[in-house]
Amino acid sequence: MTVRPFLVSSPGKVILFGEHAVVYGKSAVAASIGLRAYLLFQPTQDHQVRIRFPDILLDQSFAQDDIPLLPVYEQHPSESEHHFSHLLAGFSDNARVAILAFLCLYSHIGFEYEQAHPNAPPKYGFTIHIKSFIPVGAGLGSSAAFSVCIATALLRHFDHSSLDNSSPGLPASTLSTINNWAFRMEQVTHGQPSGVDNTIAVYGGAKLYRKGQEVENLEGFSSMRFLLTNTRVPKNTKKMVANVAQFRNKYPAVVDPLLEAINGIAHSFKELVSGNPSQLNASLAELVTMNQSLLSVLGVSHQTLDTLCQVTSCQQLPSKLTGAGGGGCALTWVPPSTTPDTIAQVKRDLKTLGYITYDTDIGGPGVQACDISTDVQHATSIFLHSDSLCEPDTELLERLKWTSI
Ligand SMILES: Nc1ncnc2c1ncn2[C@@H]1O[C@H](COP(=O)(O)OP(=O)(O)O)[C@@H](O)[C@H]1O
Ligand SMILES: C[C@@](O)(CCOP(=O)(O)O)CC(=O)O
Ligand SMILES: [Mg+2]
Repeated sequence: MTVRPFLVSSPGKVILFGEHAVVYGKSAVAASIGLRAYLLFQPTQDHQVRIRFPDILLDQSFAQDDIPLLPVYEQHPSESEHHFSHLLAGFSDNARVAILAFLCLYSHIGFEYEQAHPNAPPKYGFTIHIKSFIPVGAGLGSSAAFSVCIATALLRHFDHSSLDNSSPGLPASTLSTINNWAFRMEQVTHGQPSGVDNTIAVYGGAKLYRKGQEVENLEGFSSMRFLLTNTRVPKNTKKMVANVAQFRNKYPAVVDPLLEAINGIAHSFKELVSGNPSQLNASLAELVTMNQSLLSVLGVSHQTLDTLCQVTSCQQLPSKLTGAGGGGCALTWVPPSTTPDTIAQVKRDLKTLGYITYDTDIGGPGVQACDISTDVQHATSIFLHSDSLCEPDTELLERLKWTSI
């Protein structure tokens, strides 16, 4: 069977309430954002696996036979890292983590395929090219969108039945399979992820998320307006999550009540968002400010984030960090009564500080696919742009026919 080229896209996310606490089984309020990652899968006639990740300046090929196919027999992927060490030598940290996450998934999904099809001839190679509009390492879930794109592409590559379909998508039940594999990749990137980022990157929308529980949709949340601001201070989620874990081990009697208080904020929001909008508008600024203070006590804020909160609060717009903190992004709630002049002033103030602001919709679709067999030239041209590290052409992307999976 000829494998056709295809595209996959997955959104970044914003956490309104509950980052870090969600790692410890508390609830978080999160939604997809309009910034997305895009993956182009191109089959090749050789037996090379090529990954092109221009956002992290990586273009690397592996001979298929050099990648061991292994079952998932350990609790945590870090225990299987040694199987791939021969393929990771000489790479910088960012590239190393991205390659390892990719290889782990290739290895396990490839293993399952081989078990299910013992007599199948070896698969041909491919190039996976990823370009993302989500700033990398800024708290907007770039790692989760990256993981969801790769999990979807590898499942499609290895799963014959889904390729039999004329529709570009995978069967609906596949969403949870994609989510589970993406979580595995997030474990490589983050150490101890809660699963909120990959869940939003797969399903999209605006949700209340709690580990191990059914996610709840929060309809009213999608219509709210937020400004996202990147302080441009690089941060590392794995490090920030590990710092909180250390702090909690040292002061459980202090840290656990903080996490519980954050949980209380997420639940207060859930009650408010399904009730009277004027009550929500009266309380939301307080909830945002309280959550920021609690995160600051947890040690995950940063001077640039504190400055940002002060600058926006001068215009009566409350802000908090979003994602792992220690740098990266903050969100600012823009109440419906805010004048365009105020918004423009805040954006100017933030720009003066060297920050980048994004005005983006929230609650859009999760993972999507697009069959490009009829328009390969068109779709690949998007990625040729990104070869030279220019932004992909959004107009071209929008003209493609995307289907939710
Ligand atoms: N577009 C991308 N291309 C390659 N790797 C990516 C991309 N986006 C994310 N990653 C991977 O995710 C890591 C950043 O993840 P993380 O620290 O969790 O930050 P974020 O808040 O953006 O999710 C990168 O070091 C890299 O391994
Ligand atoms: C800090 C945390 O709550 C969110 C991390 O998000 P990001 O990787 O900074 O986009 C960790 C998690 O939920 O896995
Ligand atoms: Mg991440």
